[in-house]
Amino acid sequence: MTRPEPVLRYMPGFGNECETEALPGALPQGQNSPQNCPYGLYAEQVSGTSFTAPRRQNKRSWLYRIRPSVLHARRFQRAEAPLWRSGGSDSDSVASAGQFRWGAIPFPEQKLNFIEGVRTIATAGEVDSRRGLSVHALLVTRSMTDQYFYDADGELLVVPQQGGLDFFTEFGRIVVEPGEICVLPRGVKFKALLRDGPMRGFICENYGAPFSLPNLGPIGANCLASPLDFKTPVAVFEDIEKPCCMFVKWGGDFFACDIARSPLDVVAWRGNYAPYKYDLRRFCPIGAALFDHPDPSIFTVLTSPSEIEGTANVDFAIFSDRWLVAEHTFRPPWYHVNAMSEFMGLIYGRYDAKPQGFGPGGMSLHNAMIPHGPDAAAFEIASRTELKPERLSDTLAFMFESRFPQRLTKYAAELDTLEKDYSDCWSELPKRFTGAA
Ligand SMILES: O=C(O)Cc1cc(O)ccc1O
Ligand SMILES: [Fe+2]
Repeated sequence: MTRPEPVLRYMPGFGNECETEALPGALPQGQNSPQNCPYGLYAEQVSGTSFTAPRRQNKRSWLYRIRPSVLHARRFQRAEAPLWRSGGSDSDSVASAGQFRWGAIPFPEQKLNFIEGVRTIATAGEVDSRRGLSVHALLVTRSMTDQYFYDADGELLVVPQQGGLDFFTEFGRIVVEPGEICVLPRGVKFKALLRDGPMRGFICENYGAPFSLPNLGPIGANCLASPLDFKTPVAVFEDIEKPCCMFVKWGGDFFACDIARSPLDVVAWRGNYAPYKYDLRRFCPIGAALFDHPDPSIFTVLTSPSEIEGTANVDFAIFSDRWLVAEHTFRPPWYHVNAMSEFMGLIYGRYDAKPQGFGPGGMSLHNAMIPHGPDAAAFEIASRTELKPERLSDTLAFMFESRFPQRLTKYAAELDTLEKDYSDCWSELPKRFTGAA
């Protein structure tokens, strides 16, 4: 089933103050909250940060809508999303110390919409204290129809691996395909529609500070992700009066309420709190120009900082096409023990530390202070290969790296695609010591 292509327009730039109207003159001029808004719209502010957050972090938008949100979310009943777990409230967490790897999760027979399709793999930190994240696999096999959702606990960084999604949000429409990502801020209402066929992907549900662009330090003013490559949708609205259902995730629990209309009724908006997308192939990597393998922080696309300088609540990094040119160097990642936890997923191609066992749709978790590195086969090849310039092509892996340990869910621990003998990928590393005993 191929959906007609929506008219998609985006505004360029990261974190900009934007303004957009689906009907001419819908934005009030010169003030946010006039006595009467154009077209009889209601004015509503959505705050992504506290009112008094410092100006450089302060996020809020003004929405001009057919009805205020209070009619779209009230009289809540408890609802279920049994495989969607949250940090601090997942009582099922299982032993998480170790190296873990899973193959791609096959599409199930059941029809799953976006909410039903979230399967939490790991949780970290704690949802109510706004620290940490959870990592979800996502399998969507049907569109949301007359169903809407918002996540009051965290922003959603969506990473498609197979198939795309069309997010119809309060702020407009965002289509994402494999190779792209989108971020749906905390509290933004949306429905997720399938594009052509089922969609598989990953989500980082970030409970901490909203994602921002990393500082570039001595790299200078350019490279990595360029702010202008981030795209925010223009206003599009539904004016649909019929029974619908609103789902809300709040404090790790799920709630639902019946509503008499679509909540995607924002005719115009302005501000700096809005969803956005980014094509990961626009990322401009920096790398070793002479020797040695730099830390993977050079590949950070977005960072959610914590209160400790340089110690992210979560960093989103990618391993994409690039040249390897380092001389007299072991070029894949080194063996390492990281204070931070590392969840990885493969979108397409091969990953140089695990060229065989880590396939597209696969995921791995190397937890905080748990040693890992190239598998025995990768070590063997990289130790004797001729060091001519080599292009890593048609490859895209990503990492959610957090200061918090990531705790496996029971679902992840019992997944059929969990590789029980993953840590044997290092068993064949030989003793190479040449010193005398
Ligand atoms: O473990 C991994 O594969 C991710 C990773 C890549 C890299 O180039 C350096 C360190 C690191 O953790
Ligand atoms: Fe690592």
